[in-house]
Amino acid sequence: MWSCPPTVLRVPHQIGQAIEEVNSNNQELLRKYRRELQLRKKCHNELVRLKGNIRVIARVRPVTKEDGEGPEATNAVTFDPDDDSIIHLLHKGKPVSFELDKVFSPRASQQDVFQEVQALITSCIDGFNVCIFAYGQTGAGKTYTMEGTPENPGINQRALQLLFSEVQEKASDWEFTITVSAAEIYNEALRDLLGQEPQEKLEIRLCPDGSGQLYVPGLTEFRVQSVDDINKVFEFGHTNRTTEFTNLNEHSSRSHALLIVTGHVPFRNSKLTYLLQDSLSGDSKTLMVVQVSPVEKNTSETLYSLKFAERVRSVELGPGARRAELGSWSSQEHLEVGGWHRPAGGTSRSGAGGRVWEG
Ligand SMILES: Nc1ncnc2c1ncn2[C@@H]1O[C@H](COP(=O)(O)OP(=O)(O)OP(=O)(O)O)[C@@H](O)[C@H]1O
Repeated sequence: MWSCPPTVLRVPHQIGQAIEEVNSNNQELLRKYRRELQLRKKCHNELVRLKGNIRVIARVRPVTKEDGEGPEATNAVTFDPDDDSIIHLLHKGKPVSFELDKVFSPRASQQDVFQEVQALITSCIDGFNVCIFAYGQTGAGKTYTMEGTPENPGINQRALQLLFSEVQEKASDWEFTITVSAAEIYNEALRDLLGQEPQEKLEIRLCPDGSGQLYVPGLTEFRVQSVDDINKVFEFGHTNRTTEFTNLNEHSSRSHALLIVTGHVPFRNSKLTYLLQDSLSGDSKTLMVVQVSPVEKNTSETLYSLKFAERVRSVELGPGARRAELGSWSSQEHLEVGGWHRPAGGTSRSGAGGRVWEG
């Protein structure tokens, strides 16, 4: 007969204790991990809320022939090689700097600018209302950025192409309809660019469903199935816009063009989205592109635009407050607007159309 030495007898007990300790450490780590995870999620949401609801970027156009020659046409805008959110302006011999979310120099391509916008279009498919607009003095490049040229299209075209390709990818799981409307606000009168009676003035009304959203009764909506369809709609809208006026400069300086795309998923497709429809429709994202002329003779206007852009960007109190800030524009400001949004809920399409104007 033999007996274990006491140290050997203690081993199972020690192993048990060690396992217990490891278990309890694991539990503690798991608890800390979950707490950190919650915190990270909360911080991320907060960051998205503060940073994502309105972003302000600047785009400086190249010097063009129309800028003329001489000291008035010299370049007054410079950039920071180490920080692409800074823009420097030389105004009456005094240097002034501004910080925005991103600054594009005249060398930036349409694709470079669109890359900055791309995530917003995806957000639209995810259920956010999206408003993208260009702001700036006449001739600063708003139309070029939003519409572009047939060879080098701007945000509107690229966004729609992306929208269609994303929708087609999801087509087997989701049912989508996309409709477009185009309107012009000229001298405070709202006109339907796609309607039979483009001269007729339309009204902006509060949606009768009590959602608090705005809409435009009678605004024509075309259901579109491809980018080609959209191009036809654009062309039609453009004709209605430009043939009306002989003095294009006067026209341009008093008019705001709006393209409204509605990215509609019937909520009934999923019980979850049906149940959550209010939450899914309850937020919106906005991108402001402040357009900048680079030349000396425009520096007073440029200074004004950049100051305004910085002010919009600095309001961090949430979407409501930012909208209030945006709402302080005078009607004479120059805008090109593209709005991508989805209707207020359910399967009804009535009520679509208004939120774009809130920005
Ligand atoms: N990034 C750019 N690259 C090349 N050309 C540009 C760029 N931005 C603007 N331009 C050119 O500058 C001129 C003025 O631009 P645009 O018509 O877009 O200005 P706008 O702000 O829409 O003016 P308005 O308010 O009078 O309608 C146009 O000839 C346009 O092609």
